Amino acid sequence: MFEKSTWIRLPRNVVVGHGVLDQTGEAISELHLSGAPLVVTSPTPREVAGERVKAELGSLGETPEMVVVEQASFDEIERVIDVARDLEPGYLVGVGGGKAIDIAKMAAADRNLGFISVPTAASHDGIVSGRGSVPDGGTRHSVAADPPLAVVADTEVLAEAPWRLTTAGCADIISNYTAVRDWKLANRLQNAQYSEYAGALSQMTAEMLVENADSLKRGLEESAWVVVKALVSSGVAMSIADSSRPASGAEHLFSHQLDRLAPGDALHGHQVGVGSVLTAYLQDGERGDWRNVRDALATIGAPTTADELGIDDETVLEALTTAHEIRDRYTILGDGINQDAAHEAATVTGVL
Ligand SMILES: NC(=O)C1=CN([C@@H]2O[C@H](COP(=O)(O)OP(=O)(O)OC[C@H]3O[C@@H](n4cnc5c(N)ncnc54)[C@H](O)[C@@H]3O)[C@@H](O)[C@H]2O)C=CC1
Ligand SMILES: O=C(CO)COP(=O)(O)O
Ligand SMILES: [Zn+2]
Repeated sequence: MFEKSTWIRLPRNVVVGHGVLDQTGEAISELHLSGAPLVVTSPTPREVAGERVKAELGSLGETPEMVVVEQASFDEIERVIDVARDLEPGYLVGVGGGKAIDIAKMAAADRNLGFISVPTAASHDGIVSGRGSVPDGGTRHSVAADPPLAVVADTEVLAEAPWRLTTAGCADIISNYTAVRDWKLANRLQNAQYSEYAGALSQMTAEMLVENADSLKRGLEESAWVVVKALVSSGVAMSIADSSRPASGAEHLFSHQLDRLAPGDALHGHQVGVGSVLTAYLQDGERGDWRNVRDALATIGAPTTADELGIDDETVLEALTTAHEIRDRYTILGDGINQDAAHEAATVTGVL
């Protein structure tokens, strides 16, 4: 008898476009939520969109509250949980980059409240995902949470954000190439569960972005549109898989390790982009397609070297040789690569 079952959790409303911040209230009213909103944001996103969202939410008839977070940490999540416990809001609205959104997402999951995602930067694919990522001691990777009930991505706001945030989002998508290959490898070698649909969607999303790489330009709202649609698609792939596997392989392990060794030095997307160049080389060798990954990143202006990341050579090599320890996820790194192999990969690809 066939006994498999699966739950695919997706947002109900994904609203993308020029000026859609003003439709936040409308997007939420369709969800039939009750109670007042609690806006969770960080300092710059608060100025860029947070206050505007708060004012807009006032139109729903309840008085919105706001909490401003400074950094992604469990202490900050606890603080937001405490605020939510005191104020008893009906739902949480995360306004900002990946960190503010992840904190709101995880606090909402803890309080069993609905969560709305309002990204102010097209910098990562957590804007739609059902996963939250916050450093926890020696580990650093996403854990299960609930996906947003609605996503409101205003392309006018996203296009005005610093261009490097958008190139980080592009790199997070391009890294899906190597993530899917690692996932297939884990399926063949370790019998890890693989979803054809999630794998195909994730890979196609990366391919479409690379095909459009030439047309992605700083200040062009159309570019923000292309990138955010790709980020949504990648988040949906993670929801279908109920795992970050479609979007996170060895290149993400490398980035998570850099977060531990050199916190705050570079953006998540930029780190995974460089990690993807290294991973593509390890997966396919010198004659493989690591150059295509590197060239796609270079075309959009994302870093392809340690120098461009602002991270020193030793740290890059340490991250690469210890990345396999970060979580129990089989990738091309296997049980780890040694210093010489890491040095060879990093020099052949020009990362060092
Ligand atoms: N939950 C998930 O599935 C995923 C989570 N992530 C997490 O997301 C985080 C990375 O997100 P990022 O957005 O790269 O970093 P971030 O949230 O630290 O934002 C980077 C900077 O951009 C600023 N910023 C945001 N919007 C702006 C705007 N419109 N104008 C000017 N400045 C603006 C922020 O204030 C911050 O200083 C990492 O913690 C990563 O682990 C990344 C991918 C997936
Ligand atoms: O960043 C992610 C996907 O782009 C999430 O992946 P992790 O589960 O490795 O944190
Ligand atoms: Zn990522």
